[in-house]
Amino acid sequence: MILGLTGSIGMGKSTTAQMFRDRGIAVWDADAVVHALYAPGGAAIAPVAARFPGVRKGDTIDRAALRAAINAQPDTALDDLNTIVHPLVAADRARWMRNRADTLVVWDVPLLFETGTADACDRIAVVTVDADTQRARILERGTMTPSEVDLILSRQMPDADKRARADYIIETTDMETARAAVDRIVEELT
Ligand SMILES: CC(C)(COP(=O)(O)OP(=O)(O)OC[C@H]1O[C@@H](n2cnc3c(N)ncnc32)[C@H](O)[C@@H]1O)[C@@H](O)C(=O)NCCC(=O)NCCS
Ligand SMILES: Nc1ncnc2c1ncn2[C@@H]1O[C@H](COP(=O)(O)OP(=O)(O)OP(=O)(O)O)[C@@H](O)[C@H]1O
Repeated sequence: MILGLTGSIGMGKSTTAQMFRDRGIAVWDADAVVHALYAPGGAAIAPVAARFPGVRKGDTIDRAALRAAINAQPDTALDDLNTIVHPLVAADRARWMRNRADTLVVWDVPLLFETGTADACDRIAVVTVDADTQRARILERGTMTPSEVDLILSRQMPDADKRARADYIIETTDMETARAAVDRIVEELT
């Protein structure tokens, strides 16, 4: 059983994924794969640096520089980046799935619907919170400017559309509510 876990930026996806891990469920994490692809030895470094000159810092991709490059070319940059990165992410997922005997695994993927990955999942859980809380959480991290947040949001399926496609909705208003929802899902699927 593959449970796809998704949600728009800042909705609490990583925190919720950890709740599945705490219950012994294996989680494949797309954002973590991207981090590895940009770290020393990562397969995305050369092609990303070729498309975005100046974002390479030593043996790594500098995410702040990459964010700035994306914001400087809002119409084309993210599509080009997706074209480079998404096949590498999909290949990692296929490797991770090989020889797996778990009753339930979770795929933690921010762009689950946008990339078509949802089609390969048996069930889908969407994490959600109201838009004001979402924005406050993102800006609190201090890594993105409001205009960078707007650009990312414009490239994601709206939260309401995601919720409409979900088998489970996990409200991340507080930790207890989210934990209770995760408990119910794990109980039902294992
Ligand atoms: C845009 C980048 C530089 C921002 O890096 P940063 O460290 O600030 O944020 P982080 O990687 O933690 O992503 C935060 C959130 O932004 C959103 N997001 C990231 N990339 C994308 C994208 N290509 N399209 C839409 N939303 C995105 C997701 O909700 C994600 O959870 C980085 O996310 C990136 O290189 N993205 C391209 C690869 C990708 O599509 N990753 C998403 C998972 S496959
Ligand atoms: N259930 C919850 N209750 C209260 N706060 C939460 C909950 N889940 C997440 N948060 C808070 O919301 C913020 C964003 O959470 P998290 O990093 O898990 O989101 P995310 O969706 O993975 O973000 P991104 O898409 O940007 O990677 C964090 O500050 C986190 O502490």
